[in-house]
Amino acid sequence: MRTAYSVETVRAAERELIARLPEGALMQRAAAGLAAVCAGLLRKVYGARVVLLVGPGDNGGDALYAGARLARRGAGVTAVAMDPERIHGGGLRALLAAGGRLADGVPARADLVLDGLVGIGGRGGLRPAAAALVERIPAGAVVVAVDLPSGVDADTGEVAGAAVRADVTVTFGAYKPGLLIDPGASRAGVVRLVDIGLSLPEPEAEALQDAEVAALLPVPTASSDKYRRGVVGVVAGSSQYPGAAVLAVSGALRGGAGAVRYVGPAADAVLARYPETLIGRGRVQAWVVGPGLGSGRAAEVAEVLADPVPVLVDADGLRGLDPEVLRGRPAPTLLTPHAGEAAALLGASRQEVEAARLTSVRALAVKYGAVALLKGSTTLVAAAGGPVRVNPTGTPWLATAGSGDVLSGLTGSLLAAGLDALDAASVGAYLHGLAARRAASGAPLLAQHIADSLPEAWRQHP
Ligand SMILES: NC(=O)C1=CN([C@@H]2O[C@H](COP(=O)(O)OP(=O)(O)OC[C@H]3O[C@@H](n4cnc5c(N)ncnc54)[C@H](O)[C@@H]3O)[C@@H](O)[C@H]2O)[C@@H](O)CC1
Ligand SMILES: Nc1ncnc2c1ncn2[C@@H]1O[C@H](COP(=O)(O)OP(=O)(O)O)[C@@H](O)[C@H]1O
Ligand SMILES: [K+]
Repeated sequence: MRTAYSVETVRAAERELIARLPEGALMQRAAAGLAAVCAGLLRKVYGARVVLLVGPGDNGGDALYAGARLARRGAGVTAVAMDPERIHGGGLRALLAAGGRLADGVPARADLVLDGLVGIGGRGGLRPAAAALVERIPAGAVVVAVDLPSGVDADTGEVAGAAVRADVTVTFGAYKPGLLIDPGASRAGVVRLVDIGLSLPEPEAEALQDAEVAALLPVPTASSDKYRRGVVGVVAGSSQYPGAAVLAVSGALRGGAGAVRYVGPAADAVLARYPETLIGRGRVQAWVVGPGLGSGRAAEVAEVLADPVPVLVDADGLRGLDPEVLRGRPAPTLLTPHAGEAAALLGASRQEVEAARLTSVRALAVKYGAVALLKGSTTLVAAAGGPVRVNPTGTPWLATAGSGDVLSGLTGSLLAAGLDALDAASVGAYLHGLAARRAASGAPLLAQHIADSLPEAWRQHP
C-alpha cells in the first residue's frame, strides 16, 4: 500500500525524531537523498549547471545543502533567493564553502533546477516573489521539486494560482496526499520517497498497489457455482439512454460475479449484445442502480435501496437521495458520483468540489453514511473514518461518454462477488483505469472497449 500523511502528522513525527537526533541531522538526511536523486538525473555531475530556487524556510535549506553536495562533486551551482534577507544561514554557508554562488536573478540556462521555494510550510498560492522565480525557470531544464512542488497544497493537492511543474519530486519521510491527488499530483511528476526514519501512525490517504489488487480479486474455486460467485442486478437504461444499460452490463459481466441480472426497459438491447444476461427481477447479492435511468424513476431507486443487500448508486440514481434513507439501510451503500453529481449531493458548486476533492469525498461518505467514490482525473474512495483511497491508474482518455457506466457495472459485480464496498470501489477503479490505458494506448477510446480490455487488465494480476 502506498500511504500518504498530512502535514500535521509528518510534523509530529519529525518533532519526535528531531528530539532524539543531533541538531540538523534530519535535514542532512533529506539533503543527502535529494542530492543522490539529482546526481542520478544528471548522470554527469561534474560541470553540470544547477540552479537552486531558495525559499525562506527549511525547504530552501534542503535545497542549499543538496546544492552544496553537488557543488563538491564539481557542479556549477547557483542559488537564487526568494527573499535574500531570510535565507537558511547554515545552508547558504555550506553552499558557498563548497564553491557555489548566490545570484540576484535566475540564470538563462540550466541543466537542473531544484525547487526549494516552499515545502510543507506553504500556504495558499505562491506569493508574487516566488511566482516570479518560477516563471523564469529555464526551458529544457529538468525540474526537481524539494518535498513537493511549490504552490501545491500538501494535504489536499489543491493549487491556487501559480505552482511549479516538476519532472521529479523528492519527498521526505512520507508521501503527502497532495502528491497523489490532482491537480497537485499532475504537478509532481515522478515521486521519489527518501526515508528519513520517521515513525508514522495511520495514514490520511493510501493507494492500492498491484499485489494488493491481485489479492482482492474474486477467483472461483472447485466448490463455486454461479450463485455462490454472486449475482449482480443492474437497474439501468431508458428509452432515451438504452446504451447505458448495455455498458453497465458489459462491466458487470467482467467483474467476477457468477451472473448478471438486468431489470429495465432496455432488455432487448442488452440481450442483443450480451445473451449471457438474465432478465427481470430475482435474488441478487448486490445491485447497481442509476446509469442512464433518466428522470422520473425514483420509485425504482427506492425499491432497490429497500433490498437489504449492498447497493451501488450511480448517475441518475443519485438524484434527490435522502441521507436518512441511506443511513438507515442495513447493508452497505456505495455512491459513485462525478464532480457535478457530488456537488448536487453536497449542496455545493462543481467548482468547489473540483477544488477540494479530498474534503468533498469525505463529506459525502459522512453525510450519506456510505462509501463514496468520486470520479475524475484522480478517482478517490472514502468511507466514514479511515484513510481515503486514491486510485493510481487511469488516463484522461477515460473522459468519454459511457465510461462511468462500465465502472459502475464492474464495481457492482465485485460487490456481488463479496468484496466490501471500500475494496470493491478501489479495485473497480483500479481495473477500470488499467483497462482504459490498454484500450486507449494514445488514441481516443470507446467505453465498450474499456469493457473489452477488462479481462486483460484482470490477467495482469494472476
Ligand atoms: N522539520 C524537519 O525536521 C525537516 C524539514 N524538512 C524540510 O522542511 C520543509 C518545511 O520547512 P518549513 O516549516 O520551514 O516550511 P517551508 O520551507 O515549506 O515554508 C515556510 C516558508 O515559506 C513561506 N511561505 C509559505 N507559504 C508561501 C507561499 N504561498 N508563497 C511564498 N512563500 C510562502 C513562509 O513565509 C515561510 O517562511 C519540508 O517541506 C522539508 O523540505 C526536511 O529538511 C526534513 C526535516
Ligand atoms: N481527466 C480525466 N482523467 C482520468 N479519468 C477521467 C478524467 N475525466 C473523467 N475520468 C474518468 O472517466 C469516467 C467518467 O465517468 P462519468 O463521468 O460517469 O461518465 P459517463 O456518465 O459518461 O459514463 C470515470 O471513471 C472518471 O474517473
Ligand atoms: K518545493
